[in-house]
Amino acid sequence: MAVRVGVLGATGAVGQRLIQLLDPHPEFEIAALTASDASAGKTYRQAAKWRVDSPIPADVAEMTVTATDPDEVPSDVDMLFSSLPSSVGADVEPAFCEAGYVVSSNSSNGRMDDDIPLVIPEVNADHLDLLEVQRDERGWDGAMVKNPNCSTITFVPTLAALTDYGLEKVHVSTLQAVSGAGYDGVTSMEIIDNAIPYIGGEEDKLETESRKLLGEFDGAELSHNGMDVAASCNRIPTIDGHLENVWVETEEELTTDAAAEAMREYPSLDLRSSPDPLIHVFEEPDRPQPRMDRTLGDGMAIAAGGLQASPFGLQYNCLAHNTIRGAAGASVLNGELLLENGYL
Ligand SMILES: NC(=O)C1=CN([C@@H]2O[C@H](COP(=O)(O)OP(=O)(O)OC[C@H]3O[C@@H](n4cnc5c(N)ncnc54)[C@H](OP(=O)(O)O)[C@@H]3O)[C@@H](O)[C@H]2O)C=CC1
Ligand SMILES: N[C@@H](CC(=O)OP(=O)(O)O)C(=O)O
Repeated sequence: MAVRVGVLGATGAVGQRLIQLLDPHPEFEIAALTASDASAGKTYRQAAKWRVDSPIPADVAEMTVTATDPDEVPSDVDMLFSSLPSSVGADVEPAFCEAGYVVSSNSSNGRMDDDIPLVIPEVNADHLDLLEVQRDERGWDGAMVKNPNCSTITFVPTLAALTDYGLEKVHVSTLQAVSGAGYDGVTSMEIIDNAIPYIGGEEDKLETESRKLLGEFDGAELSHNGMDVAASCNRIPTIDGHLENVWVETEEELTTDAAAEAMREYPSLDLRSSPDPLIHVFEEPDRPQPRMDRTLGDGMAIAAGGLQASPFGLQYNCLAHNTIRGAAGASVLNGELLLENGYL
C-alpha cells in the first residue's frame, strides 16, 4: 500500500516539481497540500500558477490547499516533503516533527545542525542514523532529514567517488541556472546578455555542506571532512541545470583515467529515483552542457567531463538538474531512503 504523503509549500517552484515526481510514484500517494494563508481554502489549480513542463495532474488539481499548520494536515499522512522558504521552514518544520510527522526537507534552514542528517543517499546514507540522536535530543516522535543545496549536490557525488585518493583541497566555480533563484528571482533585464558573479549565501553553503556530507558518523557524532573547499558562485542565463568547474588536489597521485573510472563505477542505489549510472562521464571535451545533459537519468544523474591534469590537481566539469536532482528529486530520494530504512 502506498504511503500517504503531503507537500509543504506545494504551490511554489520546487513544490510543483515535487508534485510532478510524486504523482506517478508507486510508493507514495499525495494526500495533503499546504501553502501560505493566501492559498489556503483554494483548489490547487486556483492556488498554483502551474509552470512545470508536464500537465498539472488532474486529481491533484482539484485537491484543497490548506494552511501550513500541523493541525490542518490529516494525521494519517506519514511523511511530508517540504519546499518552504527557509525563514518559514525554520518556524514550522520543527512543529510538524513534534506533531509526529517525518519531514524530508529541501529548505536550507537547519542543514548544518549537528543532529539533522544532511543526506545524498548514494553518498552518505549511513548519516540517516543520526535520526536516533535527533529523536533522543529533541524528543520528537517525527523526524527531519534535509537534502543539500542544489550546487552542493552537483559536485559532491564526484568528490565522493575520489575519496580513496584523500581529498585535500577543492576549488569549485559554478554557472547556475535562473530557476535556482525561483520564478521571480532574477528579472530578464538583469540576466539576459549577462552573468552575475554573486548569489547571496551560496558559496558558504557549498563550502560547509560538502564537508558535512563527506564527514564520518560514528553512531553518536558526526565529524566533518577536513578538506579545504573554496567556492565561487555565478548566475548565468540558462533555465535549468547547474554547471560547475572543479579542481581537486589529493594526497595520493590521481590520474585522469583513474578518476574517470572511479566516477563511472561509483555505485547508485536500489531506490526508484537513484539512476544507474549515477555519474555519467563524457569523453567529448565540450560536455556536459546544461541544455543537452540536464535530463540524463530523468534529471537525477550527475554528468562529468573535461577531466584533465592541472597545476591545481585534477580538473573537470560537472552538471546536474538543479530543480530535480538538486531539489525536488533529492527530497523524494531521501523519502525513499526513509521508507527503505523503516522510518515510516
Ligand atoms: N527554486 C529552486 O530551484 C530551488 C529552491 N530551493 C529552496 O526550496 C524552497 C522553496 O523554493 P521555491 O519553490 O523556489 O519558492 P517559491 O517562492 O516558488 O514557493 C514558496 C512556497 O512556500 C509557500 N509559502 C510562502 N510563504 C509562506 C508562509 N508564510 N507560510 C506557509 N507557506 C508559505 C508558498 O505558498 P503561496 O503560493 O501561498 O505563497 C509556496 O508554496 C526555498 O527554501 C528555496 O531556497 C532549493 C533548491 C532549488
Ligand atoms: N540558491 C540556489 C537555490 C536554492 O534555493 O538553494 P538553497 O536550497 O540552498 O536555499 C540557486 O540559486 O541556484
